[in-house]
Amino acid sequence: MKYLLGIDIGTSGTKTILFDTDGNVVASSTKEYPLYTPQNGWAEQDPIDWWEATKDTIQEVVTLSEVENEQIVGIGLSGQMHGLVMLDEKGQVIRNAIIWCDQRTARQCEEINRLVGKERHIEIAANPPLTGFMASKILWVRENESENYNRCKHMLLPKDFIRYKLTGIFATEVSDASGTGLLDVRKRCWSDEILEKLSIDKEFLPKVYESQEVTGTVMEEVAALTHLKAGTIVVGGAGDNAAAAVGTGVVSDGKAFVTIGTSGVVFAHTSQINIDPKGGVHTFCAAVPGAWHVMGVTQAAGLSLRWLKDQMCEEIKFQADEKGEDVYEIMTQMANQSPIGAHKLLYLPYLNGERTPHLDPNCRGVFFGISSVHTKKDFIRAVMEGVTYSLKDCLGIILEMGYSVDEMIACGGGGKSRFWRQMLSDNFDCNVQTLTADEGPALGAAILAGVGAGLFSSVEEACNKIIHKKSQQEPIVANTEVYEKYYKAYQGLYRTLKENFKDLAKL
Ligand SMILES: Nc1ncnc2c1ncn2[C@@H]1O[C@H](COP(=O)(O)OP(=O)(O)O)[C@@H](O)[C@H]1O
Ligand SMILES: O=C(CO)[C@@H](O)[C@H](O)COP(=O)(O)O
Repeated sequence: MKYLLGIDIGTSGTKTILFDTDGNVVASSTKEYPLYTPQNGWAEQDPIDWWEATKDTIQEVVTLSEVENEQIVGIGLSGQMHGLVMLDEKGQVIRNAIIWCDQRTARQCEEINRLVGKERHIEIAANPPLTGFMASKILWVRENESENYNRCKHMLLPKDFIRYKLTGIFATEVSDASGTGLLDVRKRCWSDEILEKLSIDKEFLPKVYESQEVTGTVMEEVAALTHLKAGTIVVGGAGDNAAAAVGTGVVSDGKAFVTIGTSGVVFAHTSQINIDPKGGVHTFCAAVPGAWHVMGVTQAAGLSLRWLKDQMCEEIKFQADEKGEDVYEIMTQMANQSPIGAHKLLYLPYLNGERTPHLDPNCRGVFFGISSVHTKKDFIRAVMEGVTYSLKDCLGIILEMGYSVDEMIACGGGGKSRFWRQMLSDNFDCNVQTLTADEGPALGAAILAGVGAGLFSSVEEACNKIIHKKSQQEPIVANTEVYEKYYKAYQGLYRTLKENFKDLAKL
């Protein structure tokens, strides 16, 4: 029997899962770590926390599974995108990683547009320079932490730092590299033109592979730490959403998924490169050779519910711990006791600015319409509805680009919630499905490892064998009609407050 290991370096934690070659979960382990916000709009994590969590979860999974380590024939990596990890000449971490939801680099994005040219940048990188992407973070460190910048010899994305720790190899792959703002997305290689115009030495960056290609093997010293077998192959893997696409079978035209992780994403596969001229949705290389995807991103999707839980639901967390229940399940049950519209309480989920559709690093979260009638149930529901409206914004742009979406697969932590899936279906006005294997990014990474290990002839062949529908929820017309009214009020609220957000940012 052969097995595949999928490792997802998420924002809330690292999930390591051992799968058999039918995509069944043999063993899994998750370890959470903190997200640091040293200033308003800043977001950092310690790459060593990712590595400690990876080591611990691999060891736990290999031990729990009781399989012989030589039966694990491949490892695939998935991870939060865009983060900047800086290593010195000895491979030591220089500073915390500035991660995808950090908003400090708006000025550096303007500088990139000046140096590269706004239209030229989108033509090459298929996206405008965004505060979430790696390129502007590099410029920020160069301008504000010159000592750190001068010590830097390697710049890696989060999952590629874990690859380096596993294999000693500096490598990345096209889907994640697409989110740096330094890749020529059409040609699927680093853009010499952008690097030259930004005066970034290409030597800092790792070699680019396709997602299913073997990039290295597990080192002896790591094998001893993790119970893996030295020499086990590690493939390119994919950014979390491109990996989730493989893990949900969204690998051909006409297929789409929605995920509610820390961030929220609406994602559609495309066999032809297709760029949103306004940059409201991203166009990245897919984890399928010769293909791409378009995706809209809500910065604080699951993060909004996690923030509400952490800051205002201590008693619910205590209750959940007492009863051994999932705190998010209890919060969902409470939301379900509030009506659509949460008694006219609206929430803008812009805790970390917003990418799709506004590309606005200054906007922030808003509860609007608070009255003495409101309870915590209404606040929980308002958060879930606000996140759903933001994902509806993402879908709207993708539909405007000419994609048709009749059904959507739901994944991510929020996708586990039947209540939230129904809210998505009602607002998207389309069927929302779940799959028998619901570990999106980790399964996708494992499938890519299976292709790299020669177990499958292609990603498509693997998905046809492994990915199966489990459930489907259809839109409830009466709900759709009511939500539409609140969605219009939600959209109007941002338009009204846009200038106020700018003024607030200047205080
Ligand atoms: N049962 C649930 N019901 C609703 N939301 C949930 C549930 N479980 C997790 N979540 C949401 O999903 C988020 C984590 O999603 P996940 O995909 O695991 O995160 P990431 O990949 O960003 O690390 C949590 O912050 C929480 O908001
Ligand atoms: O920024 C993006 C995609 O552009 C996010 O998808 C991050 O990659 C974080 O993912 P999660 O931790 O929310 O899964």
